[in-house]
Amino acid sequence: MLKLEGLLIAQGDFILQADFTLEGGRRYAVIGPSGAGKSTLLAALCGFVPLARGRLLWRGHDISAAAPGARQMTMLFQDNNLFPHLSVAQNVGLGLRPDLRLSPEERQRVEAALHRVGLGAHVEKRPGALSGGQQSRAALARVLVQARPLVLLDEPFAALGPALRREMLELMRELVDETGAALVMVSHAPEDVRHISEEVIFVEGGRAQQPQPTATLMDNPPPELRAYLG
Ligand SMILES: Nc1ncnc2c1ncn2[C@@H]1O[C@H](COP(=O)(O)OP(=O)(O)OP(=O)(O)O)[C@@H](O)[C@H]1O
Repeated sequence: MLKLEGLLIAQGDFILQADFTLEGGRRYAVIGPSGAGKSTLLAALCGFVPLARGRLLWRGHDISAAAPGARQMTMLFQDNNLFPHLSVAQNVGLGLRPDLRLSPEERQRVEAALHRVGLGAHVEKRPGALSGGQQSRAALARVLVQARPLVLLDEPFAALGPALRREMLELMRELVDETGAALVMVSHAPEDVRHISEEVIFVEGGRAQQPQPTATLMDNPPPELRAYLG
């Protein structure tokens, strides 16, 4: 679905290489030491960091120069990217139309998504009036209304406690299953990686490695991964 063809990504002096394909509907975890380039990889996939070399091919089409909004991807950051001055429903509506001029059908989709994530009673509230877990649910509702075929998560829910984080990841997994989306998730928690991902992309030494089946890799890690996992 998304081919990373001979990618070279540069951030200042830092360089990261990647050369593999992400398949539709699969769940990938991105793991590796701090500063290895996990966030940089996701930023390059969704178009926030330009490529120094190589191409990104989306279902065979070159999207290397496409603007972030024109890519068939949703990116969810650690802070949930909620605007404090907008209601929960408006924040979710932004996922459909940046000018918020929603059609009645689009409004219904927003409401259905908020009900799906358990926020039906909170649609008119501002994000500041929600708990941390509820804010994550609002961000997930936006992922749901966008229903793009690739969802990128950069350490989502890291600010939540372990139990709530697991609950949100579980919900995330249900939502991508429902929409048939592929998931690429940066994580520092090996238990989350085992629980959520089917394949693991290990980032280390300036390279994002070819995805490997999660159980195989985590049960029998190569020395660099063993060193990282501790
Ligand atoms: N805007 C930038 N300009 C220059 N260098 C940058 C920039 N952003 C990141 N870097 C460098 O790129 C490298 C990779 O950073 P990145 O944030 O991708 O790592 P990471 O694996 O996500 O780390 P962490 O697990 O700590 O979040 C680091 O050496 C960092 O200092």
